[in-house]
Amino acid sequence: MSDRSPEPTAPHRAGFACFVGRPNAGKSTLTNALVGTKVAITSNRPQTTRHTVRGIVHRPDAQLVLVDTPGLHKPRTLLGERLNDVVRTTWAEVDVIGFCLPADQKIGPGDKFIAKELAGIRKTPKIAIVTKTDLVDSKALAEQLIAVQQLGQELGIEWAEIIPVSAVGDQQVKLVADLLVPLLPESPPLYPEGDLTDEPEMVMVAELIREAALEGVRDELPHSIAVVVEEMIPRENRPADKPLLDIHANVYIERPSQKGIIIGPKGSRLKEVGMKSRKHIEALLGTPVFLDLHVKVAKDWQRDPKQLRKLGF
Ligand SMILES: Nc1nc2c(ncn2[C@@H]2O[C@H](COP(=O)(O)OP(=O)(O)OP(=O)(O)O)[C@@H](O)[C@H]2O)c(=O)[nH]1
Repeated sequence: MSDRSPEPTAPHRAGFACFVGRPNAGKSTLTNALVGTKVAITSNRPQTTRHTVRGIVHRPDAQLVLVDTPGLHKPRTLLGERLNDVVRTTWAEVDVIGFCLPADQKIGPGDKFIAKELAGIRKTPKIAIVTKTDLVDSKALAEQLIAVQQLGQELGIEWAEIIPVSAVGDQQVKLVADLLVPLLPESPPLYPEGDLTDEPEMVMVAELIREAALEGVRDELPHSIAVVVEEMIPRENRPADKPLLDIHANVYIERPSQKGIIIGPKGSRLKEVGMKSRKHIEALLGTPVFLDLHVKVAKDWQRDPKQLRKLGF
């Protein structure tokens, strides 16, 4: 009897993972590499990820839902405090945490600040991910792996795994998923196959516009831009094979003096922002888009609870 029974197949697993780490550690890039499409917003400037964007990795044996949180940091504004709350709540809810540490930078106070918080979250398994390995040689990488191990020992964190990865160089990306999956609970899929993210489309569209609006003016306006999509409506009376989606969005800045920077001489910059983000939005939604952008001043929005709520924080 027993030798004829079918091979026991591994149970299907599904659950949530989030990547944490200091700003610029490579969390969004790794999320994108795992999911295989652009869902999280990356930039070479810290703190661009404001919304919790989920990417979903579908595999025959598992479904891995990635929650991409903003970086935890010392709060200086109300926005900073809200972001930290979002991060902590997320950590307590997920099935596994991936702590990202860039290979090319020494472990610093920013990493330790996060690691200490992580040590306080006992139940959730944690894997340490050493990112951007393409930027260092093997000796430096080995030293970093040892440093990460020691950091865990110092703080009493038991890493379920320590794994080096390069999301840009496509090194070991699949292995990250392979190591996360066994830490997920047995469960049927949580999302329909094909879903890449459950973030409302409007929020993703707003993020794409904000990314384009930040391009080239990060030095002048590092964290002063917020974007709200007011509406997305299919244009009426279009032939079925030529649909057009009207998108109206507001780009908020903090002070009237910033208006000129965003709009540019004779509106040239805003036009470019519109053109660039429209291309990304069309790729995301798979439909031609008419994008209508307006620049508005929301005075000191980062410090004002009412404005923050309006802007979706
Ligand atoms: N060379 C190299 N660069 C990388 C890699 N992963 C990320 N980067 C770069 O590092 C920068 C930051 O990456 P992000 O993925 O935006 O970092 P993040 O941790 O999500 O940043 P925040 O949203 O600020 O928290 C970007 O310029 C990326 O292109 C990698 O594997 N190799």
